[in-house]
Amino acid sequence: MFKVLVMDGISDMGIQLLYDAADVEVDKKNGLSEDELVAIIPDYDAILVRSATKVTERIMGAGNRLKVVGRAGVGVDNIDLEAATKRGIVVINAPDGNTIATCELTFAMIMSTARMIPQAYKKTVGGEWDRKTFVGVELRNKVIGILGMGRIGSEVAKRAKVFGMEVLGYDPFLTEERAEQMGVKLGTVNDICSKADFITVHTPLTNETRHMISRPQFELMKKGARIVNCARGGIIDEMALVEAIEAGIVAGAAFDVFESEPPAADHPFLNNPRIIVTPHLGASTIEAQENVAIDVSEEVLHILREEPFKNAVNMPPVPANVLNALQPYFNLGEKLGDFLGQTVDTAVSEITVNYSGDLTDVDTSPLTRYIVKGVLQHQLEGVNVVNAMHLAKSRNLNIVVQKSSASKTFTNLVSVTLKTKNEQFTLAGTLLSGYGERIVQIDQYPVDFAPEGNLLLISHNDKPGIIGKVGTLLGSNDVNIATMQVGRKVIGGSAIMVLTIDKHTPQNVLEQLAALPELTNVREFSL
Ligand SMILES: NC(=O)C1=CN([C@@H]2O[C@H](COP(=O)(O)OP(=O)(O)OC[C@H]3O[C@@H](n4cnc5c(N)ncnc54)[C@H](O)[C@@H]3O)[C@@H](O)[C@H]2O)C=CC1
Ligand SMILES: O=C(O)C(=O)COP(=O)(O)O
Repeated sequence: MFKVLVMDGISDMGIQLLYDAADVEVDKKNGLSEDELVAIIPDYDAILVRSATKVTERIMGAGNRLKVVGRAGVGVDNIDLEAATKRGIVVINAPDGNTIATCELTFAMIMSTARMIPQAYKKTVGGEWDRKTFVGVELRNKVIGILGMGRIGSEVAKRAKVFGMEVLGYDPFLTEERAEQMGVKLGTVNDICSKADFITVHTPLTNETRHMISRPQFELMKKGARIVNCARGGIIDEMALVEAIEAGIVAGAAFDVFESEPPAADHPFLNNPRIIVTPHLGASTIEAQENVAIDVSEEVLHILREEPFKNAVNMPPVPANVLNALQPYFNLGEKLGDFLGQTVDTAVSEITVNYSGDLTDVDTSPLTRYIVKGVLQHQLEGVNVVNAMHLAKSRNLNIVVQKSSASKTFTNLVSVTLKTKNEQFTLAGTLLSGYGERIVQIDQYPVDFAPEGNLLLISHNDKPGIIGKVGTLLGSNDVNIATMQVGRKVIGGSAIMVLTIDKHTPQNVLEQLAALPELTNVREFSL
């Protein structure tokens, strides 16, 4: 039974999938401190959070069953991604579910700064009928600058166009072509700050975006500019904004997010009549909360059940077409790595993977992760596809990936060579339509067997009678052979035998086999 801890008031409707799952037990909790989480996390396989709970290195360190942290939302700045990756914990988010909600809040904020709706409301309910103070501005024919043209920024741009605004955008990853399609003019941050009447930010908070708008940018702004932040506190320098308002540069600002949340009671935004504030409500609509919780629950179930999942934040994204093409090979890749990992007793220095045939046309890096995971799991604790590459790198293990255009015999072929200081071993496998996964080469020997169960790999000299001797010895020890394959390069030369055995071969039988003079090596593998 998987145990999932659901924090931060994530929508019950959205996580219904988890409640309905027979293999999942859900606990909902709120407002736990780090210490309280550290105390209970060892019981859980997954934790789901919004932005309030900080999933720290300490919490993950204590979560020895923890496989996945699910963020029911976009920003993962409350999750220690590096710590998660090191421990092989998958971090997933729900990048699409709250785009419209946040975009709509942004627009509400833009309009509120233009028309001072919250300030007017406050006075009116306070008994004042003030029609002079609240003379606003129109959006039509104004310039809006959007910093960060991702999901939310692009939706804001669409709506701004409908309001008759000229849209300037800045995003290092936005191409001119795409900007043109959206009717957005590209500019630098400073360009935009000097031209825009409204500026709204929609980037994550990173080292590059922290205080992206600070004193120098406020100095460039037109008198009367209005600023909106519904992304992350810290993208706009809060103190510099207060100064720009005092200097008469900025006419109004609307902030949904703060450098520190919740802001201190004496935060200068909280009693400034030109600044509108909301308590991080961007994603707080019924629809968005349901969407993000559904998305994250689906992915958490996939991860817990060891099924393929779409995108993890701490793994490179895999486009759907690539995932579809590679998914059938994941098990083969892991089995090849698993087999190879059992062949060596010393540290692996290099893994060379060669993809040929159909596999040359796709980005095979997700498949390489499975191979590396398979190898490393015999050398290290807690290896999975999330941390496999990280662990390989941290151990100076060289991963070489090659592609050759066509395999002579197979439509697809994955060949993996493992090198240690003194030896190397090669395996190749393929996916045969109608037969599934097959190992088709061991070192230089052609073979053909399914990578599963208990295997005996025997090296010997190609002489008559050896197969009989091996069969008799195993049979007399009650070890039943399910399949047998012999591979050799030349008659009378060195050869190998691969036997699939119904159950684990006892150690004394392995020793008897090794004592047969014709056999040069006997090893047991379990896949
Ligand atoms: N207030 C709230 O409740 C919510 C806030 N957010 C925040 O909004 C932000 C944007 O969300 P999405 O649009 O969904 O993300 P997204 O990933 O689709 O877009 C972010 C964009 O920022 C751009 N970017 C990254 N570094 C940049 C830089 N240095 N300069 C300019 N652009 C840069 C990226 O290229 C990307 O296009 C995130 O930080 C997210 O956490 C999201 C949802 C709700
Ligand atoms: O999705 C995001 O990045 C958000 O900021 C939303 O935060 P929340 O889930 O409402 O705490």
